[in-house]
Amino acid sequence: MAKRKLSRRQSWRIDKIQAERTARAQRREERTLEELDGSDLGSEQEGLVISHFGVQVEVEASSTELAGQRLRCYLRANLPALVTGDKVIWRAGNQGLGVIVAQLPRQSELCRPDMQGKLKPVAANIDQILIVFAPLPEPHANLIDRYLVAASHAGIKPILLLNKADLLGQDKTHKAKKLLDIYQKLGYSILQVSAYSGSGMQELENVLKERVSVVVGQSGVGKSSLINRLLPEAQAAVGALSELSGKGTHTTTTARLFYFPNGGSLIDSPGIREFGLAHVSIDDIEAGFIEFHPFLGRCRFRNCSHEHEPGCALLEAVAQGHISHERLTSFKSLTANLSER
Ligand SMILES: Nc1nc2c(ncn2[C@@H]2O[C@H](COP(=O)(O)OP(=O)(O)OP(=O)(O)O)[C@@H](O)[C@H]2O)c(=O)[nH]1
Ligand SMILES: [Zn+2]
Repeated sequence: MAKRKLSRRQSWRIDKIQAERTARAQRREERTLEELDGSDLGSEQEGLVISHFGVQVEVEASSTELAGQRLRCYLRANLPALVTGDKVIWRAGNQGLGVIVAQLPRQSELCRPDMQGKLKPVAANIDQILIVFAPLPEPHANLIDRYLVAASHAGIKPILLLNKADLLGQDKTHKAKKLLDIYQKLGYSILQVSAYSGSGMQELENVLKERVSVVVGQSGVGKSSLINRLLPEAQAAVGALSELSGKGTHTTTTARLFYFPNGGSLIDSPGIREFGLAHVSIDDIEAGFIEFHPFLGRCRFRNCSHEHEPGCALLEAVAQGHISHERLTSFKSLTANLSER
């Protein structure tokens, strides 16, 4: 869309109209909430936030009598912003609407920077992060390590998922094999699957059971293909959401929770698939490189660049085979990015 430059007066008017519109919407919400609160509310019960729409959220009842039933709920004013995956206490009101009266503590949260660069939670209570990579496009250890750092920072179990295993026999796939070997030795959970041939999908379904997962990974590794196979309904929904929000703003699209037919659930949104590319600190990076722990802080020079210095503990660890060359390169690149900021 071509952007016309607005005069100061015009943009002031637009701001004013928008502010009035927001205020009206807010008053409407408050009235509905008052009406709901004034009506006979049902008893308190637990629920799960499936998605959110501005100030309302879609909640699924967790109790056995109502299990699976979903309804739109309003939030009491004292509540913090809720995200998909949050567990809440709610009460049913009239007109098929409900009121959320409390947020239950979160086991974990995924955060992303908002438009102002402030970290904000986008999903809660996630059990595992599936980091998808593939022989092609050639995997970057750097990016995988970045996801691992983010997972470690969030305190969520990472699972490395090599998709397109059907390509492993071919040329140009030695990088993937090498990385498989490195991460296997480090003790990470690894699965090899093919969204095409279906190999390994049974094991994957078992890993997804009874857990809440998110899927992340570089573009082109087959995240959509995998999710499509596991969950046709989610793919359609996420696709529709990204189209609606348009290019460039898709990272702000809210997440949604989907159930896998064979058990477990997925929280997904275009923004979540890119999770991990947000800001991390040097401490987060160091914590995420598990095999580096015995060697960190052991270099002779405090400001060691781990390039050529005598007495560099990390270079020695590489020479002795405790740290792989790839991981050191990736560590240096992640920390270098950090100091450039
Ligand atoms: N050989 C092979 N190709 C696959 C497999 N899974 C997906 N692909 C192909 O890889 C390409 C990328 O797949 P997508 O599912 O779009 O990848 P994505 O990770 O969702 O990509 P983005 O939407 O860009 O993030 C497509 O051409 C798929 O057909 C697989 O198991 N084997
Ligand atoms: Zn060093």
